[in-house]
Amino acid sequence: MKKSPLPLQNLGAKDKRRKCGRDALVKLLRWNFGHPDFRGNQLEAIEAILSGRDCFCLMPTGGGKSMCYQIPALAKTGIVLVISPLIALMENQVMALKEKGIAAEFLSSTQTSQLRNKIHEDLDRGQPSIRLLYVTPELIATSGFMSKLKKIHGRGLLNLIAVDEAHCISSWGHDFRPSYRKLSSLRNQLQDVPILALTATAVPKVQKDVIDSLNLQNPLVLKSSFNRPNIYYEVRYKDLMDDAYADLCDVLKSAGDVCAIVYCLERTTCDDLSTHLSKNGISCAAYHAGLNNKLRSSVLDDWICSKIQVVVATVAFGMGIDRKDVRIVCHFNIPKSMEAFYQESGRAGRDQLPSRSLLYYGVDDRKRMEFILSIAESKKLQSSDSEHGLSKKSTSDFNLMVEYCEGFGCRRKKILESFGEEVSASLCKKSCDACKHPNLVAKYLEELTTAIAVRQRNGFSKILSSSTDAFENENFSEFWNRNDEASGSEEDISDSEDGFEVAKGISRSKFSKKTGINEKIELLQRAEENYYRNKAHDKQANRPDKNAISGALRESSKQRLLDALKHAHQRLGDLKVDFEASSTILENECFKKYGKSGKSFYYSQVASKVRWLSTTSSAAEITNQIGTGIKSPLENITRKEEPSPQTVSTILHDERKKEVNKVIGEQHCGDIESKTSVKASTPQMQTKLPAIPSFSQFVNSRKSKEMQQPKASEEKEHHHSPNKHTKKRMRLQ
Ligand SMILES: Nc1ncnc2c1ncn2[C@@H]1O[C@H](COP(=O)(O)OP(=O)(O)OP(=O)(O)O)[C@@H](O)[C@H]1O
Ligand SMILES: [Mg+2]
Repeated sequence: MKKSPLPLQNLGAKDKRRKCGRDALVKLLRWNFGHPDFRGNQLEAIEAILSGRDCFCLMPTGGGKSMCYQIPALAKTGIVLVISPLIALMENQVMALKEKGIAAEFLSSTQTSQLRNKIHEDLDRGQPSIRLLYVTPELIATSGFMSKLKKIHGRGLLNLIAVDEAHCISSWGHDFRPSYRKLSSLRNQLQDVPILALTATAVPKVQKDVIDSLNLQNPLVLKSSFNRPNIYYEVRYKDLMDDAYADLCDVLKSAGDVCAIVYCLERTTCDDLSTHLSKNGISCAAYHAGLNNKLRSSVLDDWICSKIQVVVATVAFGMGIDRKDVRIVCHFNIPKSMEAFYQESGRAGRDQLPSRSLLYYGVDDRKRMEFILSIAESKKLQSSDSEHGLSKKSTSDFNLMVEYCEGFGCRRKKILESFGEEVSASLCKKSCDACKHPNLVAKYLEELTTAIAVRQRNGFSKILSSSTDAFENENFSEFWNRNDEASGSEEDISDSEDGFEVAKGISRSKFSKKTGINEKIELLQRAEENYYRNKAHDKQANRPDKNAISGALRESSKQRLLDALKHAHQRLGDLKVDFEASSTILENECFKKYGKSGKSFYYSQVASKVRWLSTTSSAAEITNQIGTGIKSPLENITRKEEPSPQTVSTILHDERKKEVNKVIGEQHCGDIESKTSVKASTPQMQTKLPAIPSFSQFVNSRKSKEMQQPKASEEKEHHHSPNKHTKKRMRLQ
């Protein structure tokens, strides 16, 4: 056990109001925790608490909230009381503090009565040795423990009450714990003890609820950005792939021996997927509440000690997971809300090193979740929870998640904006798939739209019936239990399902695997490169069946064009065309030109027409185009030869970029492209744009440019270099 060479602050009772300055606090941090300085709002929170003020502290997952109460515990004689929702979390933190030589204890029914008595004896002493006492909300609600707290307070020894994971008090939160509601009485019972509420839940409604429920008095409200810059966000579309299991397997394999969590909705999926991955040489195991404690415990131990690298789990693998070097968090099924997604994906990269969130989105999954939520809503409506608004929120929460997957635009922005954070356009720095590969993602979304249309026509009865079965089989018990916790014994908390063994294993963790991290990150990045390279190969392979344009696809394209025409009519007012006939004409045009080239080019052309209809500001332009041979404005550009199957927007993109900058593969190609597509629909732009090269000219010109690049610069280029992007884009074309 490491002993701190710097004694803990031991101010006498008279000195208690003496200010502990910044330097002294930094020293405490360095000596006891080895961190060079405070992070984010930590110092402000600590100073507020030490001055006796209530504080509400909102920091992202892994932001360092614990320090906000751990340092005050070292800065003043007396006790800091920490309320935590899970025995697992308490046990984990106490163990870590003890290892640092800091006197911390927790009280729970899992301890022997002998140990509990010893702790109580210490608390009764004139000068208790305990600095941090962790307890459950249930224990706080017992009259016996409250009177003990009052006594400690009466002796001037209760310095702070820290409510960790404070969002659990709010029924608007994703982890509502009825027992947390009992904390509302703290303010009245222990009036002048500062209360610190800590959470990583960014939903404004939850924040307000926490402050109100805990009755915080003029609290200092500290909010950090929820951006996790070290996490790369990506969505892959199950409906567009042959085999999502195989795809995930490839991702994990090519990432190397990295630590990962794969979240699934159902226990059976965990088992199946885990078996599949294991068969393919990935060291992994399933973890869910359907397994017995012993098995779960051993899975966790193995994961913590890196005996296995991947855990395929339900949400039972939740709060209390404190492994810092998780490089990939994959959601194999869409989560129920953005909040849940943020928390779960946030378990990646707690060491601040580059990590990845990968979500596999499927229309079936979406329908299944919608079905589950509708059942949950009707359940809640019948119960008293409806008064907390639970019934109304789940669907709208889920819609945000659907928009994250199905909508255009930066994923990071979507996450942060869903929490009410204002996001600047430059924030993402191409660290999500939509910003890094805008064309490809746009193409996938086009394809997805079609897939959804086809699914809608075919109905979803299979999905719904399988969901009902699973529901009846309690396949989702973790999912339901998050909100339906029934309190157990007075001082226990019902986390035995998902947390206890988890943190027990973690607290025994020896994962100081610092070596090889760079290699692992490199592997991750290479894996991503490979993914896009493989996509390009798939494309080259041009399998006829996959690339064929079916009647259903043509129908759905017509429908899209029809909708776009109707919207244009609504927007512009006087669109004098026959919508049905016009959509048929427009679709025919796309098919005639690009039908033989394959689905992708056809899609792109339909998409480009839809974009044009949605952005043009002139009804006359549409009427003219439809009336005069149906050439979209993009095609009116003067050219010397027939357009290649290459998408027009991509060619324009390239030409436009040439004008802006002679370097291919600029950082902001996404921005340029979107501006180009919109501007290109105006007559002024049409005349200014240069002739469009053929596809082969286009590729060859790029190749020759690439050849001209000096070797040294090639060597210099590493991850995320613009030239690398260019190469990737070329492969895709
Ligand atoms: N000032 C600091 N400098 C460097 N590392 C820090 C600092 N403060 C905390 N950390 C480290 O950050 C990691 C996360 O801290 P902590 O567990 O307190 O985060 P948290 O905000 O409580 O996250 P969660 O929401 O997951 O509970 C820990 O490893 C901790 O040691
Ligand atoms: Mg924490």
